[in-house]
Amino acid sequence: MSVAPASAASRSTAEPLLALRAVTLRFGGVTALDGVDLEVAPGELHAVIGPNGAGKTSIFNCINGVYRPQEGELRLDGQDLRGLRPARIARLGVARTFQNLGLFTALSVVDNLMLGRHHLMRTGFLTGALWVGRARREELEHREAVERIVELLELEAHRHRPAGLLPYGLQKRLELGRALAMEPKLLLLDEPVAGMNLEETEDMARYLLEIRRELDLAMLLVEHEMHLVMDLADRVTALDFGRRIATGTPAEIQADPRVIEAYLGAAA
Ligand SMILES: Nc1ncnc2c1ncn2[C@@H]1O[C@H](COP(=O)(O)OP(=O)(O)OP(=O)(O)O)[C@@H](O)[C@H]1O
Repeated sequence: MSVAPASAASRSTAEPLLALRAVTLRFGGVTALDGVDLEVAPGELHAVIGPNGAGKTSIFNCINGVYRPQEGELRLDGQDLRGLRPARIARLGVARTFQNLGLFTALSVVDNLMLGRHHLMRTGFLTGALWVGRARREELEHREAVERIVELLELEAHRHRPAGLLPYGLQKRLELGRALAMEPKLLLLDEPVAGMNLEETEDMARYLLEIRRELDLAMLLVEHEMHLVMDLADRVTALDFGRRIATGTPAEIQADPRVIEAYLGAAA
């Protein structure tokens, strides 16, 4: 893959959209996150890497309110996220994709995308909204927004197919679309290419770049596939045993001795 990241320098100077300061999360005797700092600038694609158990998924779960860290600060656009419920944090503009797919397999591609917009709807979807006035206008607006995602992710030919019948790569793409349908400010991508073959991985990389070009959102990417991370990310944060060991451009991270020792070296 030869895809050029946007200027990391220009992105990293902006006020952070997401800021974690000294976040510590413990499960009994296990310290999953140990004083982690992390900043994501508006429009930045920031990757988090680290060996198994390093704390990557825990960071996601702290950001979206599923886990409550015992110490530290989490802010989105300056707003304190601590103590907020996951649904509230989603409404503030944080969407995520899952390592294991979270689709409604019996519903069509379009209906899965419509469900992604559920929290933006006033009149409700699948609740028998009356086809009059405002409800009808709102439904049409949501359908148009969904069609833009169908186009962006090239899902036109699959629009009416049940999600469960799509090949795996397309299901992952649809899941990305469902998260985009929420119109997030921050998209958390949990291993978007896990289990994909090379062609599907390259497709996903292309769509992530397209999303960054077309939509005004920041992305936090957890991924084991190092080529993807190094090709796409503006900046990378490396974790080991719940500690942040380095943050920098892909080139800086690849050259960092602590990262090589903790992760890249182990994979080589
Ligand atoms: N709900 C939980 N209860 C107890 N321990 C947990 C829980 N969630 C995570 N942990 C522990 O916290 C540490 C960090 O786990 P986490 O899943 O965040 O790592 P990870 O970097 O995402 O790993 P992987 O790459 O394998 O997904 C691990 O030691 C893990 O066992």
